[in-house]
Amino acid sequence: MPKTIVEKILSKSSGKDLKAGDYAFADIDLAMANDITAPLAVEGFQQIADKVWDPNKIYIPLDHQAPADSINAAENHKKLREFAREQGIKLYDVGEGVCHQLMLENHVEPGQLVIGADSHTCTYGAVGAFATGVGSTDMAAAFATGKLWFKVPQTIKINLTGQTKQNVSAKDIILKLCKKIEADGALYKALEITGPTTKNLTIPSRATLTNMAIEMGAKTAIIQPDKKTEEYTGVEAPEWLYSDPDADYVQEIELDVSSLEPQIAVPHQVDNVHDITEVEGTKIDQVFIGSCTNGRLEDLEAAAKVVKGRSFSEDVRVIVVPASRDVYNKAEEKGFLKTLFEAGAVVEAPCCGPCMGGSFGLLAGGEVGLATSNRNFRGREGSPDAEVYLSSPEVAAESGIQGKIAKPRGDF
Ligand SMILES: CC(C)[C@H](C(=O)O)[C@@H](O)C(=O)O
Ligand code: SF4
Repeated sequence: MPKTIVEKILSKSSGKDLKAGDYAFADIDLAMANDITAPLAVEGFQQIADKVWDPNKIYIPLDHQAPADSINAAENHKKLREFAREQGIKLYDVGEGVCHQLMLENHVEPGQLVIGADSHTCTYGAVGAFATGVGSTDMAAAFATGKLWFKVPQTIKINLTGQTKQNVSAKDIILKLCKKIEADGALYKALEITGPTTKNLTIPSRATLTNMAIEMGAKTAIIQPDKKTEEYTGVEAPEWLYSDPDADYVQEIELDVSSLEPQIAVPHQVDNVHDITEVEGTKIDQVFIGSCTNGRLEDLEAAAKVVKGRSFSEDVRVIVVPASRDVYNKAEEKGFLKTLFEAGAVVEAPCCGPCMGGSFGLLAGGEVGLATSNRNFRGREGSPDAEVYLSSPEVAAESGIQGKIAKPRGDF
């Protein structure tokens, strides 16, 4: 029976020959819960078991309210540290990074089945894993048993062709796809992102694509592994792990990215996406460069390149948050952080930052933010009366300099 990569992973993990629409009761390879979702998972777990199924397969990063921004967050962090110690689980303490970046950098391998109590767990499809977000109660059951049920999703195949112009990057591609597919256009489907453009992207750029699958309602997104995946993860991809040429797809989407100009998601929906030409000149009060979408080394490099030798507008606060300690160190070594800092940015230690209105960097009513993150829902980055636009790091950097939404250098 011809299968997609998604059908293959769920078949392998459940020991059954499954097709889209079937139910799987599958063995989990890795499970992740963060400081917002782990407390409830731990509470549920403690009601059904004493020992986790395998402490070496569970990770708890403290990243959303990190360092603790309230007594409640401090209490949660304390409980999670105690739980991790008592169970022998690896906890990434405050300052280590955003949960998804830590999982991608350190743990996820092609062909694995990974769950995370966070909606952007789909990011790990960048290295050819089936990874999906689950709720805290499902996570409690998985902590205890190492198993979880899934309905095998149908797959939408997305074929990316063409070479992007200068200063057009993965974020612009995924924003364009959000516009095309819309917020509910891929409900419970898997996105298999393929084509020559995808092959040419680095793993971090692929992660920018897969990260935003959930913004179209998708169960996950996945990119078939190749040499780059093997280099990044340090493991060889298993031979069985590729979609068969005659596998069934529910829909096929073609996108030629060669004429794409920078894309902007306009308040207050991620799929409300426009060419930058339509919104350039919009005044902004704050820029946030970071998050599990665009807080990686190449994102900071892209921003630093735009900024080099120039200064941010005095009317704009620019907040830069590397997605992990590893990213931070490398960006420091290469001088990217210095460039951004000297231009006037506030550079913070790795965490989710203002992405979800966490620890710092909130917007006041009437203010306008431009962020490289993945959601611009009303009130997410502060006041419900603030507005958030989403863009690539290149656009964020240029806009921070000009004090308004502005095109970086390029032929568009
Ligand atoms: C805290 C968590 C539940 C949430 C998510 O699931 O995505 C957060 O990471 C977000 O980005 O909104
Ligand atoms: S960086 Fe933002 S989107 Fe990513 S996990 Fe943190 S809050 Fe969620």
